[in-house]
Amino acid sequence: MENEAMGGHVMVPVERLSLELPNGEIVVGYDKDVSALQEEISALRSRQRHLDRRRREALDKLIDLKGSIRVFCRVRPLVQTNNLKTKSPVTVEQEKIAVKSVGIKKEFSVDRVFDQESTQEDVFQEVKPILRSALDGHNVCILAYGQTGTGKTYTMEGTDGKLGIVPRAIQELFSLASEDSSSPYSFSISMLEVYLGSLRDLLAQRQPLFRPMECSTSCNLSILATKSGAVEVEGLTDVSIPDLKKANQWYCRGRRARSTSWTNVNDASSRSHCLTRITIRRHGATEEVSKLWLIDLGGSERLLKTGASGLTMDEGKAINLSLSALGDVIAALRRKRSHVPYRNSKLTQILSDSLGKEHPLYQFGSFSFPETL
Ligand SMILES: Nc1ncnc2c1ncn2[C@@H]1O[C@H](COP(=O)(O)OP(=O)(O)OP(=O)(O)O)[C@@H](O)[C@H]1O
Repeated sequence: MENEAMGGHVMVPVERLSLELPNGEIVVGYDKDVSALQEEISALRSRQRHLDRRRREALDKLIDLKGSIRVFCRVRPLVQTNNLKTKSPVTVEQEKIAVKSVGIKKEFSVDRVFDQESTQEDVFQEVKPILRSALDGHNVCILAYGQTGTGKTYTMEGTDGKLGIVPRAIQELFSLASEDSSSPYSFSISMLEVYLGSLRDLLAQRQPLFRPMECSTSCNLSILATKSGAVEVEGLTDVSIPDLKKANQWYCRGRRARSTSWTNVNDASSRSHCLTRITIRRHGATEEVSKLWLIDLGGSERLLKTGASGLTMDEGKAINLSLSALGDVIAALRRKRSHVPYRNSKLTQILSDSLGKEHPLYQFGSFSFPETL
């Protein structure tokens, strides 16, 4: 039976309710059953709306209680280039991590520590609730930061067969949206790179050349703020993603366009901040738009350690400057300062409508030892 949903009521064309008996007689007599069904459907719809509202309120309360900023730490396992004989100086508890070596001990308290055995799935389970928040209309950020080579890209992008947060989050959004019959959603994707203080569109049809001095269009995009306070990057490609397959195709294309180069500590080091933005449109009586930012920050490195020189050194300096601006913004938000210095870097300007009291932020800090000491 084909139903047409209109404002919470289900319209059933009456002619479809007639039944032709084998003797040719036409019976039209289901009106009563249908109207009972219609009432039931409308009661269920209203119950679903009520539960939806309650769920949103509960999630908002949780954000209020726990704070909108949550910090996680992931410890990267030793990789082949490390001295495998080194005894691990890391002691991990659920919400605490201590790093000890040559008489120095540092302790960090976080919302949760993921030890070296943690899987991509373990990490993703922690992220799931925030995706519901994004679908509910909040602008949300998930970002990974840490020193070069400590596993930021692994955590965000992952590898084939060990998918990271971004591909899993995209998949989860489609799955949550398909389960939610109260309102239809549509998604679009943009990807950009903050490279040497310029913005580069990673999904542009014609990719600008690799180095900034050779950049033409799609490089050095400007950031605009609308009257309502929303932030937009002028001319940034935003492609509609009707299904998961298309979403993954565009995401892979953006990843390929990222700037990477070799450093002493990572042979495919990301030399920029890579921002993936999923715009979520919830189509109802009024259209609600929210943004999910998934960010793989460039390595917070000690320039000498990475063996950087020339352009690679400039890239490192630019990364450090904008990370320090981001750190200042997050510190001001944590301390509930009246002035938040969003304007000090392109990275913080872009995120200024998505970092704040009512916008959940999940930070994944990663490190490997002994670099941390
Ligand atoms: N949890 C992990 N399990 C297994 N391998 C990991 C893990 N984290 C990182 N690695 C591996 O360590 C290497 C460096 O990781 P990755 O490139 O993600 O570091 P990064 O922090 O993004 O570095 P950069 O800032 O230079 O881009 C990669 O080969 C990656 O596959």
